[in-house]
Amino acid sequence: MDLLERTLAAASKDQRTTDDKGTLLAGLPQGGTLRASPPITDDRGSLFEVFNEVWPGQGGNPVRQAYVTTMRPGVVKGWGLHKRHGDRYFLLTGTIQFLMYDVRPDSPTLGHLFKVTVSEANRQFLTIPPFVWHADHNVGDTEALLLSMPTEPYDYADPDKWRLPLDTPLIPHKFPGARGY
Ligand SMILES: Cc1cn([C@H]2C[C@H](O)[C@@H](COP(=O)(O)OP(=O)(O)O[C@H]3O[C@@H](C)C(=O)[C@@H](O)[C@H]3O)O2)c(=O)[nH]c1=O
Repeated sequence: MDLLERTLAAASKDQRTTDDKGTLLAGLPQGGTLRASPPITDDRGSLFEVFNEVWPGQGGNPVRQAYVTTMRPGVVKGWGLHKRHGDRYFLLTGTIQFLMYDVRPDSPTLGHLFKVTVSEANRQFLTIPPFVWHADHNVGDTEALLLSMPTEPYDYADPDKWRLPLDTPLIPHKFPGARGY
């Protein structure tokens, strides 16, 4: 076998990752949604749609609370899981890789790990269903600002949040050198 055949035999072939409109075809946990929010630009500036309850998968879940979280470069927030609410994220600035690990016994994507990277150059609206472990990793070199609009308002007395350490052996992903919790 010559060098070409030997190297190709060891190579992996890229699979399709976007549709012909450039929309990410990133896999998602069942029930998650990802919607591109391209800039609507005119001579005055741009407009980015953040949320509209008529979008697919949003029916009946109006925004009842919104907050912004920031992540310094290299920081990871997570692993987090919510039982009573889903997360709805819109990236404002920076570059974040969202990791999701589905542990729902009846889900067709049970045991699957998903990674979706979003940046200011390609803003997306992402929804993560309850009972899906997730972590937000700032893979950029600037502070990231993330707008969150959970499907339920924050319960100060009984936060709907469970945590696993970033180095848990229970989730097949490592964050070498990352800081956070
Ligand atoms: C979400 C939230 C938190 N807090 C408080 C709780 C805590 O003292 C501080 C930081 O909260 P958190 O540690 O939950 O913030 P943070 O680690 O940024 O949490 C985020 O992480 C990612 C992975 C997620 O899953 C998100 O849902 C969100 O929980 O802010 C509020 O006062 N109001 C709120 O609405």
